[in-house]
Order: sequence, then structure tokens, then C-alpha cells
Amino acid sequence: MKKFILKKEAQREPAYSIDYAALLNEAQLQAVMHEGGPALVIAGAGTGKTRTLIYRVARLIEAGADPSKILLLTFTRRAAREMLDRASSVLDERCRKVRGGTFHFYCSQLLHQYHEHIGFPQNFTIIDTADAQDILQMLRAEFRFDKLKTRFPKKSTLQNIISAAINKQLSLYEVVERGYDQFLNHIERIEELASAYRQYKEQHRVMDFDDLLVRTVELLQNEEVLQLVRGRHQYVLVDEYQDTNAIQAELVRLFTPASGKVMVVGDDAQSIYRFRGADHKNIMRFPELFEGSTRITLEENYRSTGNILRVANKVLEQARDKFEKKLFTKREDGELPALVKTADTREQSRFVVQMIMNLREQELSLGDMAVLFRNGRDSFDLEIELNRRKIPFIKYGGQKFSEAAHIKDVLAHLRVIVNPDDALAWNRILTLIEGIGPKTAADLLNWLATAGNPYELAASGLVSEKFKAGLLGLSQLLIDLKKNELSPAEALAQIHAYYKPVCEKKFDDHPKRLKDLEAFEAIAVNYRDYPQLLEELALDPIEATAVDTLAGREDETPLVLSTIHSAKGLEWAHVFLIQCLDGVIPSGFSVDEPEELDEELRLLYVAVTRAQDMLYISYPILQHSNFGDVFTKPSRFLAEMGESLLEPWLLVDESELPQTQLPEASAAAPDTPLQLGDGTQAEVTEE
Ligand SMILES: Nc1ncnc2c1ncn2[C@@H]1O[C@H](COP(=O)(O)OP(=O)(O)OP(=O)(O)O)[C@@H](O)[C@H]1O
Repeated sequence: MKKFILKKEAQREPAYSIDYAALLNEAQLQAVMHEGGPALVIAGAGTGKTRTLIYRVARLIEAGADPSKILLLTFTRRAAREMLDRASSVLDERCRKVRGGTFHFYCSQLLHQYHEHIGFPQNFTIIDTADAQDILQMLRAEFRFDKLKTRFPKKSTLQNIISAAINKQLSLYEVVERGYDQFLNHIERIEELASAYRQYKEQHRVMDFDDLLVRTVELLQNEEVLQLVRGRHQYVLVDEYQDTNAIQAELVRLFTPASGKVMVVGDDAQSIYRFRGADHKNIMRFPELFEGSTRITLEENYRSTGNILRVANKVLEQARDKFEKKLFTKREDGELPALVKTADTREQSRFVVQMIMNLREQELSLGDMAVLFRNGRDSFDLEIELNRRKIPFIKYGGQKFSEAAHIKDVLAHLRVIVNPDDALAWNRILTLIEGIGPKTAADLLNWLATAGNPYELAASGLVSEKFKAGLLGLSQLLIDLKKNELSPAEALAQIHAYYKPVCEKKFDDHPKRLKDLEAFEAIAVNYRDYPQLLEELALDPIEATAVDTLAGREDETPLVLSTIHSAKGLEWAHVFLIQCLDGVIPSGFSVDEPEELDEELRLLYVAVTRAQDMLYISYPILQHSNFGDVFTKPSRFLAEMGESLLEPWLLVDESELPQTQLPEASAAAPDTPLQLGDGTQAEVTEE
């Protein structure tokens, strides 16, 4: 046999259509062009982390990478979608073929695909935190732990303990000892319950969020599957690496191809998910996990004015445990961020609303502004004021749409179609029927476990006159849903019609809830089939107040109200940070623990660094509560910020001013005092 030696082809420099060097700074360019093995990009806030990832995706594709072999892991699916949209607009449609999503989403896809290796059926369903708590509650009662003489942890505590053990890779004993030592006497019972919970999930073919990660690590212990999975990745990119935990770090290691082409990007100072088991030191352990990794640091901030950055740096300076970064900007100093002391929460809301209206008068759109706060409840008063003024807003971080009882009721009907073993969903829909209580539901569940066709409920022989019509109605609905090849939107319309009378009986505010269901049908048009709808809603829940917007009802881009956690990665020209109080940020629970205090500082840092042009920090000095009025204290983190960093604003009520001092027109000059008028327009005047 003759041998013919094929010569190695000379490596040609790809001809790029994008002028990367002109669009990126030196460090960003280094990251985008990086060709070698593992790379860690440490990025400060607003230094173009997202931009770097977008251009890296485009650059890899331009250089010939197969887009479907690029894995982009992000913190939310929205983030992945937005990045790939932007990559497509700077390059072309090929960028949409990139595999993008969260760890949970990607793991779920792998588990469905390779389900037989972990002993689950392909159609397993995902349960959310509330479902997990319900199962624990049920088991707690089954074991009669609710009847003990000494207090046993509640369902939410049990769920927290079990989840913390998994995410922090500790034993249940260690978690209880460190955070819940009042329950140490019950440790054996807690262990028993955790094990029953595991069995329950296997038996009923459901997985909780933690299972998705843990089971994938387990799955990838199979060498054959590991090679197949690695083989589908030419490049692995991970955003927000500071919010990963040890299991996710292990997943990144398992996903990385033999070439070692993995790049993780993150900012240790923006690590704000400790309560979920994220470990901000994970990012610093990257070089240990990936030998010979390159480190690139992004320090030039493009987002904020010099004065905003100064406040951000002052916040970070106070953190005990941090990695040094020198953030700088070439932007001008801009105005000094405002420190606005208000008489009470009411006045704070009036200030924010009037200032927003004032800015809008100056041609700024509502979409350029955001109001941020520590907890979802901190904005309730403001929401009332915004509604009163008919200012459209969208709120991130409140209750999720798919977590509301009526939406869960509706979805449970689809869950039993996708996974007939999902006992929790069965229990939910059965007990919606008048006349069926827990006892009958339990009997029906027993029958269901061995039923030939679980949707033929009449065959159970458990049909009493009391609920016969209801049960047969449900049976007919399920048979129709199963038989007809309906789209998710059509299926929801059918369930809606069936559920309407139930909803009217069950909830006083049924008109609002039924409207939600209509909006839900409009959103469901975007989903392919039932499993996809259920999976995506579980993994990427829609924000409750986003529903109207998603259903296409708003004309103007709404104002964003957001918890700081949900504002991660976003930016606005003007940012209001309200309720900046001690006990709120830092939260009252964290003041005794230095590690927790650091986390609160990082949270404040995230809030401050969302602002591009102007930041307003406000706090009420008086708070009304059920127990009477209480004097408050501003956040301790503000104590070190003098007037050279934050400019105090004085609010003066228009009604208290003599007529002669009323300004003729509103002035844009931001100076003291700000007058609160009747709300039609705020007026900022110079002294
Ligand atoms: N090289 C650059 N030239 C001009 N503008 C840039 C450059 N890099 C980033 N920017 C701009 O700076 C802003 C912040 O960038 P980006 O959102 O990518 O930062 P980030 O690091 O992801 O921020 P954070 O982590 O704080 O959310 C954006 O408006 C972006 O367009």
C-alpha cells in the first residue's frame, strides 16, 4: 500500500468583518481574541463584560467555530437571549444557533436526553420551590412530625436546609449545626425526612432545581456520556461566574472539552447569591480547577460618571473580604449623586414620581429610568402612587407569575398530561373539585398509581354522587387534552373554560385572575408543546407584572421597578435607590455576621453601579407600622460618605412656601431645594 502524506495546511488569519480593535479596549480585545486554553476574566461593574462576551461569540463564529458547538451559560435565560440577539446584530443570524441558557436549563436538556442513564423516564417534570415545600409538608404530616412536643422545622425551613446541604456540599448535620442549631435535637428526623423526600421524587418522576445540577454531575460520571457531551462543545463560555457554587464549577469542568477552551467571566464584588449557596470565592478557585489558565482583568468602566463611580468605590472600600480592582472611567464627573431624606415613605414615593415626571418632561423616556430596592415589599407604596398617576411600570423580582395559585392550578392540568405520575399535580386538580377532600384525593391517588388509563377517572369506582359531575368533567377535559393535538395556547383556553367557575368560587379577586389567564394564553402562543411550556416556565418564571407587557398591551416602554437582585446586569440613565435604611440594606438579619454584611455591601455596589448619569439615594426618616410610627436610621454604609460624595437634597412642600417663592417654570438644574408640588410636575429650583 502506498502512503500519501497530507501536508498540514498553513493557518490563515481569518478575515474579520468586524473591526474588533476599534470597538474594544485592549483588555476586552485580549479576551475576545483569546485562543489558548482556560481563561478567567475578572471584570468590574460596567467594564463591558457583556459586550466582551457578545463580541467573543461573534469572533469565534467568524473564525470558523460551529455556532452549535459554542455553549454560553448565563444567569438567566433572558440574559442569554439578549446576548445572542446582540451578537446576531453585530455579526449575523448564525449567532442564534449558539447553545445558550442557564445551568439548570442546559442540565435539564441533558437529563431528558440521557434519562435512561439515571433511571428516570424521559417525561420527568420539574417542581419549583413551592412544590418542594408542599411535598415536605405532606411527608412531615405523614411521619407525624407535626405532632411532636418540641418544635419541628416548618416546610420552608426544611426545604432551605436540604437545599443548602446540596449547594454548599455539606451534610445535613453541618447545615443544621451552623444555621439552625435550635433543631439539632431533631437531626435524625430531618435526615429521615430528606431521604423520604428523595424517594418521593424518584417514585413520582419529578426533579427539583437542585436535582437538575446534582443528577447531571452524576450522569457525567458515565465516561461514554461524558465524552458525548464534551464532544458537543468546542467552546464553553460562562457569564456571572461569581454567582456559581461548587457544583456548578464542577459542571463547568465536566463540560469543558479536552482542548480546555473555557472562558468564565465574573466580578467577585457583584456576588449576591450567597443565600442560594453561591460562593464568591469560587471565582478565585478557577485557576486551581483549570491549570495554566490565563487571567484578564477589565477595569475601565464605561457606564457611570466619575461621581457615581466614586460612590461605588467607597461602598466597596468598606468590604472586609475583597479582591483589589482599580475601576476607572474616562467619562466626565457628572452631577453629584443625590442623598434624599424624606419625611416618610409617602413623601419618598411623591419625590420619586415627581422627579420621574420631571425627567420625562426633559425628553427622557420611562425606559431610561429605574427604581431599585432591597426587598419586593419596599416598593408597595410607590406602586400605589404610580398607579394613581397612571405611569406604566414593570416590576422585577416580585412574585413570579407561574407561582400564583391560579396559574399553578391551570398548569397542574398540563403536568398530569405530561407526567401521569406527578402526584402533587393530581392532588391539586382533584381537590379543586367540590366535594373532593384530602381523603378522597388520597384514595384516587392510590388508584391512579396502578390505573391503566389514569384519565378515565370514572373507572376508579370511586365516584360518589357528591362529586360525580365534577370528576367526570375533569376526566373529559384530560381525555381531550391528551387525545387532541392541541397547541399549548389552545389547551390553556380549554382549561380556562373548565377552570373559570372554580376560580370564581375560590378567589374573591377572580376577575383579575381570569384576566391573567387570558394574558397567559397570549403568551403561550410562543411555545411549541406542553413539555416545553412547563419546562420553560419552571426554569425561567415570568415576572408577575411582566405579563401585561409580554402579552403586548403596553404602548410605552414602562418604568422598571426592581429588586437589586433582579437588576443584575442591567443599566439605566437615572437610577433611584429607595428605602436605603439600616435594617433594610444591610438587612436586619445580616448585621451580626461579617460575611453577611459583606454580601449586603456587594448588593449596594450592584445597585449603585446600575446608574449611568445620575443616582438618587433616598430614605424616609419615619416609618408607619401597625405598632405606630418608628424613627429610622439611614443605612450604615452611607455613614462614611460625606458631602463630597453625596449631595444632600432638601425637600420642601410647595404648600409650605410663600407664594412669592414659587418658581415660574421648572428648572432642570439639580440643586436644592426640591419642591414637592401637587404631583403634576416636580420642580427643582436653585436656592
Ligand atoms: N469598549 C467600549 N467602548 C464603548 N462602550 C463600551 C465599551 N465597553 C463597554 N461599553 C459600554 O459600557 C456599558 C457597560 O457594559 P456592559 O453592560 O457590557 O458591562 P458589564 O461589565 O456587563 O456590567 P455589569 O457587570 O455591571 O452589569 C454598556 O453601555 C456598554 O455598551
